[in-house]
Amino acid sequence: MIKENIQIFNTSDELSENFTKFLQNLLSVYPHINISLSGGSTPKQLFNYWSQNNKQNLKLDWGRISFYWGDERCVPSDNEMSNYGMTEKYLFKNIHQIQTQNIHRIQGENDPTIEAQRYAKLLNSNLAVYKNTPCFELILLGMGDDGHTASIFPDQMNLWNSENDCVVAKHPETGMQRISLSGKVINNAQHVAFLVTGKDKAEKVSEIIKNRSASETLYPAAKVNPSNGFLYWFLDKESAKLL
Ligand SMILES: O=C1O[C@H](COP(=O)(O)O)[C@@H](O)[C@H](O)[C@H]1O
Repeated sequence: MIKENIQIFNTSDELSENFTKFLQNLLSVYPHINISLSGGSTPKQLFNYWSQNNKQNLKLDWGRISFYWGDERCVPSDNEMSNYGMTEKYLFKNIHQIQTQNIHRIQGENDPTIEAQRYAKLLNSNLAVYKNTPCFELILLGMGDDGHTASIFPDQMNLWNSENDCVVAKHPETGMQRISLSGKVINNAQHVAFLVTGKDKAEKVSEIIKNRSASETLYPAAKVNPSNGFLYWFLDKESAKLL
């Protein structure tokens, strides 16, 4: 049985504001939070919101948050496709309280297979390990229009079930290589939050939430079901319009 919570907001700013409250609550419970970030459009809006509001009333204790990534494109960090690069531009450059030693990027410029192994090793040494698998306090996920999440795409469902903590995936159209957390790490987290905005996501959001068991064979995003944790959906009204 999935422990799932669905919240729908009028605007992306409202979504960001409520996700921030959620993170503040987690920070009142955990002494330190290891958060895995995603790339994509919705986190960009969240990072902008944080950057604009940091001086006022964000109340996020940045020193108690360590940043990791759920996936990365195999490009150098200054390439515009880099998930780390996007975060640096929209978040880290603007918030000086975030310390470099708390940022643990996937090195997209390195050999993908070797980098996937290195990152898995890093996660196992920095995070709590539960059931032989690194355990994030919080994983933030996006969902593509095709139902992919992190960098596990519908045509590579086998990667979701990998025994490895990190896998090398390939974008189905461009063939670009990516490094991603596997399903066992995602579903081992204590809290997993999907942040989804925009009308293009509405169909998959509705299919997955309304008919999870049928969707599980089709979409990696439908396989997100933290075995000992909680799943949260932060949706805007466009992405939730078919619910
Ligand atoms: O390629 C990616 O896409 C997904 C979804 O991004 P969005 O722009 O459609 O919100 C994202 O979660 C993933 O991290 C990213 O690499």
